[in-house]
Amino acid sequence: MMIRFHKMQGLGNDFVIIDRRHGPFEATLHTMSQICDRRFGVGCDQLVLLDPPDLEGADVKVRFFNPDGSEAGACGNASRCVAALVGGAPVLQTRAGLLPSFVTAEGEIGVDMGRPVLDWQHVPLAREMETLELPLPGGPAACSMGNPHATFFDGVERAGRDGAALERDPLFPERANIGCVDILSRNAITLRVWERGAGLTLACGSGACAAVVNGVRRGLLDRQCKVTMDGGSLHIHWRESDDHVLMIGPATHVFEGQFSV
Ligand SMILES: N[C@@H](CCC[C@H](N)C(=O)O)C(=O)O
Repeated sequence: MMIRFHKMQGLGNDFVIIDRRHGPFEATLHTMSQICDRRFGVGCDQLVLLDPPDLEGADVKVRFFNPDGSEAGACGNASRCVAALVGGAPVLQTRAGLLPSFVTAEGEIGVDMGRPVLDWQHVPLAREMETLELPLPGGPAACSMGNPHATFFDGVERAGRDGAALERDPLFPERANIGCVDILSRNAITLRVWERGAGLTLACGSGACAAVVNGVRRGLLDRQCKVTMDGGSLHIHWRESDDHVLMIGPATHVFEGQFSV
């Protein structure tokens, strides 16, 4: 059986997207990991499955899988790619809730990533604590954008150096995405993210949202901030009126193809 897929990328964070609204695709965790593999498969940072929605108000149901087979509740860059692929500014049904998308006058894609979650139980963390400064070297702040993030503000180099160990620190019962920031001004940062289940990527959309939320909570950043990662930049706005985080950036269709199962 041949399975059709789309290869897309947002800031070099790349995805294989399979639209199950057009035909069945049942995959084991092993098959999904193989599709993500850059030598034995198509190659991507996340595999994305699209299904018919089952919630009122949603246009498409989206699920995100890391190369290690784990499922993520949110993926910002893939959300923009799905919005561009489906077209017409769809509302995405994700495990993080309904995420409306929009197109800017400049042709970039925006996604309303919803409200950040700031309490320790729902990040989640292993025990009761203040999420503004965790008891780890570097004292990161934590939040959930539908997936768990810890943000360090002492430089991007930490991501490659300590990311693998920090992802699995016992403080994070569901592991965590590790974002490492250099602050350039109150409206501009550089960010590198060690992604849970994927390792270092060129960009992480939910990580950019988390970095701005945590930077604002620390009093370091304004609510509108340009986040530059190795693959390019996103504009993040943590809107005061309703607490929602808006993420704006590019989404590119690279190619489509098919593989056999
Ligand atoms: N690339 C993503 C995040 C993907 C999921 C993450 N690795 C997790 O397991 O939570 C993004 O752009 O947000």
